[in-house]
Amino acid sequence: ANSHARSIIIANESSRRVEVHWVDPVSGEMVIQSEPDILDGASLNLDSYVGHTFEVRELPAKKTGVCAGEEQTCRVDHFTVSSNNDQVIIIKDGIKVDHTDSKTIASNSAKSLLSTCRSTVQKQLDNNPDLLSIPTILDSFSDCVEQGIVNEIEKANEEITFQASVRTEMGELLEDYACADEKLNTTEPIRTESWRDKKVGIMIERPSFKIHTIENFVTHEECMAVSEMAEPLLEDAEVADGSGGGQISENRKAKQAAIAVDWEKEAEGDLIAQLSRRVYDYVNHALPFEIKENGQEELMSIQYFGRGRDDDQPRDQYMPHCDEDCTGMAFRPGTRMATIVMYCEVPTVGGATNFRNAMVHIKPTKHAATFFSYIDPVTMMTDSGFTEHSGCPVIEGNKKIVTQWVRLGVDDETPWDSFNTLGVKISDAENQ
Ligand SMILES: O=C(O)CCC(=O)C(=O)O
Ligand SMILES: [Fe+2]
Repeated sequence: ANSHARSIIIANESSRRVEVHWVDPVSGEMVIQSEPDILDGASLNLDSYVGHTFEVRELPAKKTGVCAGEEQTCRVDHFTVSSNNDQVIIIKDGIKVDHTDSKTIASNSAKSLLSTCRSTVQKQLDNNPDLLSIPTILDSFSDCVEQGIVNEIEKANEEITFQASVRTEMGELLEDYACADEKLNTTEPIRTESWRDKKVGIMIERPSFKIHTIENFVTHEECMAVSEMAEPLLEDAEVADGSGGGQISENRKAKQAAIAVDWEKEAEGDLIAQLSRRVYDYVNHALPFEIKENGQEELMSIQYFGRGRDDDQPRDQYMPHCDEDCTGMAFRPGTRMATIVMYCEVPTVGGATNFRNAMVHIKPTKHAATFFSYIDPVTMMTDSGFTEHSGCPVIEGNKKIVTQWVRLGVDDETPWDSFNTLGVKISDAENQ
């Protein structure tokens, strides 16, 4: 969705018939938006953009042929779409526009809470003018405000929990359709940027998670170098088994091979070291952690084979999962917090990377990468499920990717494999 798009509601409570025009900022020309006219008591939904200005015009009454303004003039007023959410325009008596939105609603509810508390305390004061000292007045005022804020936050959180459960249930239902829809293209980014002359699509950017696509991230030669090293090492991919280890599962049907980076050869231009360096450079571009390669997991070559539409065996795929916990809890040092998936070979049918809870669908393009992170660098809380993703079933053609799972809080002394697949230090787990 365009980040400047805003849906607004225009409600006519003016007791007069009105029309609404968009004012072209360049020519000043008016473009009618309300057809038919908006009668008193009716409303109009308008899909507009931040900064667009509209004119509301009173229309002459059908019977008298005149308007109700002074000397029968037809009154007008204007409004401009702001960047806030939930914008409602109420056309009041006298064709006066009353513009409310998420901010004014919040501010009005704060004002009403304060005035309720003020009169509560005022009543106490009226009843016992001698008993109340300034500290007790302050206390009862702040108790009242605290209770009011707690109620408001609880109400908002309850609503968020409800909305989130609807969203994740919708995501579950949509997963199979999103994967099976051969016409579904990559989601439009909210904006594009560039990084080292490569086009970056910002698909989503929130405090606790980001999803980016980067064109031409990996070269043909780098893919070949990874492929060559992977060939003799390929084995069935595993998933975490829930008790700290790994296991083969129908949830993840693919071959994989861990590719160690020989950092000694970086200076002489080793292709795999060069690729791995680019991975950490991008992570450090997107996140403020100054991640180093020391103690990180190896690159992972993952290969899915398409066996054609008619094959009746389970498809190669990676069912929806998070690469680390995605519960919204505090980040645990040494665990994963970002991933880069690089597409070396792309299938002709199937094999998209689908983020079902974030409404982000990525149809792989050869040599591109998908970056996603699942930590809030300010609060160090983890994503609460938006970065759950799948590698859709591969139907025709093969999909070869290189994945780097990036950890925070590892180094030469505490490398990635000093943690089990529950993110618990193995030395700690053994002592419990
Ligand atoms: O195959 C894909 O598109 C996703 C791969 C994935 O989820 C991973 O490597 O963690
Ligand atoms: Fe993954």
